[in-house]
Amino acid sequence: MSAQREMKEKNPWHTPVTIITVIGVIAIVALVTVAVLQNRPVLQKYKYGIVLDAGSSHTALYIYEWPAEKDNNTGRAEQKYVCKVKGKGISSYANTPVKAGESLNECMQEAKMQVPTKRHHETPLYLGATAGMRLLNMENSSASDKVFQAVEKALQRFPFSYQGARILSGQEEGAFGWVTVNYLDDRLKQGLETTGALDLGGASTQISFVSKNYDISESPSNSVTFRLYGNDYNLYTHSFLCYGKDQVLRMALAHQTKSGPGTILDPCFHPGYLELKDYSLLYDSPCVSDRKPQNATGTFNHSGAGNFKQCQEVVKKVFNFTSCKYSRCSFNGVFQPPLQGPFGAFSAYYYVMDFLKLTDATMPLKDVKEKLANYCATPWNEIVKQHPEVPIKYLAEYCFSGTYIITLLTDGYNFTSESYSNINFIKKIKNSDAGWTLGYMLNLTNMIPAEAPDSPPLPHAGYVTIITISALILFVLFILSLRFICPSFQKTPHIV
Ligand SMILES: O=P(O)(O)OP(=O)(O)OP(=O)(O)OC[C@H]1O[C@@H](n2cnc3c(O)ncnc32)[C@H](O)[C@@H]1O
Ligand SMILES: [Ca+2]
Repeated sequence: MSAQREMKEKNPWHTPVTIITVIGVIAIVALVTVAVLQNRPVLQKYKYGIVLDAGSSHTALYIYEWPAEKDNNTGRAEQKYVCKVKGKGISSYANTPVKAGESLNECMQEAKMQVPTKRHHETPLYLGATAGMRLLNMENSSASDKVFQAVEKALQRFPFSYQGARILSGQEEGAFGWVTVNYLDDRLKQGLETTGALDLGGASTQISFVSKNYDISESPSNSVTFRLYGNDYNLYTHSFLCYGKDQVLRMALAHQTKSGPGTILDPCFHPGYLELKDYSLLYDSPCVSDRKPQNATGTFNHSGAGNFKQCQEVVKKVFNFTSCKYSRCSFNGVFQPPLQGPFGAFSAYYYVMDFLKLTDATMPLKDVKEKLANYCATPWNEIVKQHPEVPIKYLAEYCFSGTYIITLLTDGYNFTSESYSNINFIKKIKNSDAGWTLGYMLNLTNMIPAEAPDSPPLPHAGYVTIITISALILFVLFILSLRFICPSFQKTPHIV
């Protein structure tokens, strides 16, 4: 027995130093291995979604991508690519529907190149049409059906997972624009105060915001409720058909030509501007067709006077402020709760205000109006000389469009000199365009959960840091233990 004990005591593997050394080394190797494995760069795989925005003035194709392993709602979808379809919007092909389909081919070919081939068949493809097709559908529903058939046929030829083409309601257009803005700003996931969305298209305009004082029962048709990431939102939204900037221009011109004169002196166009315009083209829209004067045939001279104040008076005539059956209205008898919080204003709000250099949110409303008045008063030949790179059609209309934007925001939506500074004119948020398309795709792919996803207790970086620090502490303790707990370690070991 005593010989056995002696052997055990002499066995170098049974000394405390060896045991501590072995345990320490194993612990450190394990910790470092875990940290390194967790930290190794993983090859990121992406999933894709394609949305075609068939607007009244043009069509754009957007490709979104998001990390494949995170589609359980933790990775953010972002815009990877945008393709502007050449030519006008699909509603302009009412008489030649096949061409509406053909117009999409070039961008669709591009999409084939942009999305990795092995993802093609699982990539959803949506087409949403807005106010141009709403108007065509009102005017001539069989023509609008034919345009959709042609578009559908063209899209189905591509290897993506085609999910349909349809007209969005104004409510959807407004609500999905709001979802996009707040999703990209990470406001939804974090339950932060939301940003309102202002979208100005060619044929309609949308306003969407959360107002805490909003009584949902007052106008149910303006209310959209969402539960996103565990938070409830009661969104006010309204889309004004015919209040996009192209249709409002028609309405303003219709108002000025209602007595059928041969020449109109338009305060919304620059002094010296003169164009011969066609009555039948001007009145070729359900927004104005009922106002066509009997004697309005042939052409009229459209000449500019360049007067901001008078232009505002003309623009105000397109709004009806007289009747409101609710506690408060914007215009045309449409309910609107009190404005609240910051707003993002995109699409034509941005194009126009960016051109006019009026996007600076710190610029007081009074200065914005003054600059606009000076711009409108500038002679047309000077404007053309100053901006040789800008298409003439856009250039001619910036005075009108800027005046419409200011009038819509202040007289229409009731922004004041103070609340005007809450409006940010934006094009993109973190590289993705502001607009309804991303919100539409997120909704149809169920990428925003109603409840907040279970998140790991620590973010990855925090996890790796803690592992590394623990390893270091363990290592230091290990050295100390060798020195203090086992003083023999300080002596040179004698191996006999
Ligand atoms: O929403 P809907 O009403 O269907 O229309 P849309 O989707 O086609 O409308 P956009 O936002 O694309 O454009 C709005 C308007 O701005 C015009 N537009 C586009 N780019 C512009 C630019 O650089 N400068 C001035 N106007 C521009 C365009 O012709 C439209 O009249
Ligand atoms: Ca649009």
